[in-house]
Amino acid sequence: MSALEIAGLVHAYGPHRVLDNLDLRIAPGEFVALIGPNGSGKTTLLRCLAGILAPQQGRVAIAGIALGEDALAAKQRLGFAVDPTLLPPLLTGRQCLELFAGARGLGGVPAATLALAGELAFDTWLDREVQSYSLGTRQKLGILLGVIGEPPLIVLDEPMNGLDPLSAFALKQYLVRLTRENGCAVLLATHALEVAERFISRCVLLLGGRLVQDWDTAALDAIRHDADNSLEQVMVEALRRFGAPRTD
Ligand SMILES: Nc1ncnc2c1ncn2[C@@H]1O[C@H](COP(=O)(O)OP(=O)(O)OP(=O)(O)O)[C@@H](O)[C@H]1O
Repeated sequence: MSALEIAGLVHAYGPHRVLDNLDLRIAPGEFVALIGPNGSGKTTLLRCLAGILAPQQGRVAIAGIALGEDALAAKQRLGFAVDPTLLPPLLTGRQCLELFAGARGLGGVPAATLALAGELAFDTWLDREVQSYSLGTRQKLGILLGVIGEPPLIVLDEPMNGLDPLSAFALKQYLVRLTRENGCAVLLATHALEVAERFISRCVLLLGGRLVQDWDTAALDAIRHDADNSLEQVMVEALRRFGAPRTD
């Protein structure tokens, strides 16, 4: 069974069709980077998966459950990092984690989540109110809430943005472990191609409302082993080939 199956997804803001019959299938254990220029629709796609936006057409199934048929059951199988600006200011990090653990039907905050909190140097913030957090600290809590219970599909939008280098590294290591050892699938939108290149098992390029290029593990390995090549170069070439507008 696929961790994620998207077929014919369409989302438009008024007349502006951002996702145009998009298809994607992700298997359990895949660590997929979603890349694309500014405004190509990465966040829109992730919000459609999380049920925050309602697509006009198409089907999304998470671990075999269609979002349009049983939204609650589908969302139970999805982890989505909470927007740092939407966290409740008067709760502590631990209270937020307990709330989410309860909503997921877990007996308490899992040891794995608390261990990740330690690796992200968030443990000292657990018992303080969210309103006292810096933006990066809020982002760490948003990520912890997204991965709690380690559901079959985890979706993250630019999670390394704003994290200090040690925390960003710890998060990447955690996500690699999660995919390789626990069989979770991760879909991560990012502009950090060097991150994508080193850690992921697959990369998809969103352009013109569709995924126009899909690099599998073998293709990424070939790029990694070619001293004269990088995902950045390959992506620039792909953008030229597909006629992306220049932003400079
Ligand atoms: N609420 C909205 N109303 C109207 N247009 C929107 C809205 N949200 C996004 N858009 C437009 O949809 C397109 C896709 O935006 P989106 O944020 O999904 O792209 P993105 O790939 O995540 O971009 P970035 O890399 O800059 O974060 C853009 O043209 C954007 O201006």
